[in-house]
Amino acid sequence: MIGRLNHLAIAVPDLEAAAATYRGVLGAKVSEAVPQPDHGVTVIFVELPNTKIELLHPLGDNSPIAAFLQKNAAGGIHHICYEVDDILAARDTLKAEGKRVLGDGEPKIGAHGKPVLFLHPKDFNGALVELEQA
Ligand SMILES: CC[C@H](C(=O)O)C(=O)SCCNC(=O)CCNC(=O)[C@H](O)C(C)(C)COP(=O)(O)OP(=O)(O)OC[C@H]1O[C@@H](n2cnc3c(N)ncnc32)[C@H](O)[C@@H]1OP(=O)(O)O
Ligand SMILES: [Co+2]
Repeated sequence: MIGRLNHLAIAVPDLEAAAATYRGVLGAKVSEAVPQPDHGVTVIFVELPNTKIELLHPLGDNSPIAAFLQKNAAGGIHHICYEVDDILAARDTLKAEGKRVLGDGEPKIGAHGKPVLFLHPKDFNGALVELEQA
């Protein structure tokens, strides 16, 4: 089912400061900040040779990452995103196996313009998992 690692996401208290660190001392190629109101975050992508780092900051009043940042004031690794060939088939298989799909279970369009879903961290060894349609 799961394929490539699409990205690893880090929730950060200061998006531009985090971007400056990756662009500066770490010498990475870093995107501009892109608001994603449907997801309650603003994102910046750090391009790596073999994957991407997604820097996340809350956007709006009901951000799903607000509580995470309250608990982790300096920031922290937030989720891991795997690619799947068929996100609806993956969802149905996971649900049949008793894994919790977050939200209403319908994929939303993510930062790369592809459908994404999230799986409850408690079902995946404490790691919040995002699936993105390859
Ligand atoms: C533009 C889209 C972009 C993309 O890549 O395309 C994105 O990635 S958008 C990313 C932001 N969106 C989401 O994260 C959506 C899915 N997340 C959620 O629905 C929530 O964050 C949720 C339900 C995972 C947690 O929400 P919240 O923290 O408000 O709930 P609780 O405090 O009740 O937490 C429940 C339980 O889970 C633990 N937890 C929370 N977040 C994480 C995490 N990131 N990794 C691991 N564990 C997490 C939390 O500590 C609670 O555990 P407990 O032992 O009960 O304290
Ligand atoms: Co993501």
